[in-house]
Amino acid sequence: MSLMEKLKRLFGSNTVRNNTPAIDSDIAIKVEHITMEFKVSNDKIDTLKEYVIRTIKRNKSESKKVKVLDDISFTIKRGEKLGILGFNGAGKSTLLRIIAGIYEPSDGKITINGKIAPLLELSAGFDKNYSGKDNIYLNGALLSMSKEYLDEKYDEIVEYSELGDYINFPVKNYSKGMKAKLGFSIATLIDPDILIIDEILSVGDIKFRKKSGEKINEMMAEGVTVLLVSHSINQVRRICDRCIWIDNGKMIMEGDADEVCDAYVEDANYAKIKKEKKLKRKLRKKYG
Ligand SMILES: Nc1ncnc2c1ncn2[C@@H]1O[C@H](COP(=O)(O)OP(=O)(O)OP(=O)(O)O)[C@@H](O)[C@H]1O
Repeated sequence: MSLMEKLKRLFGSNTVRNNTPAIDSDIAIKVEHITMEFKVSNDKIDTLKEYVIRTIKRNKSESKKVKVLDDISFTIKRGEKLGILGFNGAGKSTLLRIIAGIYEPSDGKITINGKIAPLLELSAGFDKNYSGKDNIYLNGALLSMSKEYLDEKYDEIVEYSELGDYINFPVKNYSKGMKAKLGFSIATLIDPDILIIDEILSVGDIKFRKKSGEKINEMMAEGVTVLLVSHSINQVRRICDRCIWIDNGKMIMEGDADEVCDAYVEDANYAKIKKEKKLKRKLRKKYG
């Protein structure tokens, strides 16, 4: 998807983004009846030859819709730290991407009060043909920042990113680490009210990793709202006040972080025992 398409979708979507939230509003994010369907192809193309033949013959591949999020609703208060738990493929990252504005939901509404720092795909919003400088403005616009605000923050972002003169070079000449450093600097130096984290990141080299980790801890201590997806239950218990648990796109539990973590761990252990028993039965059947 091109940057223009992303911008168009961001500004014309059913997501309400209030960068300067009403002082009396204690709600940071309100997610109402979010549903997400993806179109997936039914076709199985095994070889490059098959792919080329299909493309030449312009054979239309069959596709079906798959629902990966089903009627998800929850609210996060300002300053609250909410964890999202769920097994692989449950729909956690899709939900974060919808909240961050990367995906448009098939149905439902999202209201966001405050500036968001989506620490997801840090260079996803970049246009590789433009310079780092231009991308600060493009990425800032994607995060709903005004040009005046970005003018104010520009020097600080460049300094934090440690890119030096590279900031004037096209992003296509950057290494993966350099892109991540720039993405992290833009997302966090706009003084975000809300941090969206899909697994705690390790950005750039060891020096920058330490610096970015400290920056996240500092923002958390200052009371920023956090939405965290992590497979580390200890991390979720340590950081989050509340949790939601998503299974197969449906929300199955919401509550105090420790309570939801306990139930989730118990379910994971139960699923593991069940799987082991099934395997033992299969082996017994086969080998007696
Ligand atoms: N762009 C896409 N097109 C089609 N299907 C998708 C797309 N993105 C995600 N999915 C599907 O949606 C489902 C949920 O994926 P998602 O990445 O949100 O899960 P997750 O809970 O974050 O998993 P994990 O813990 O493994 O990261 C999966 O079945 C995945 O295959």
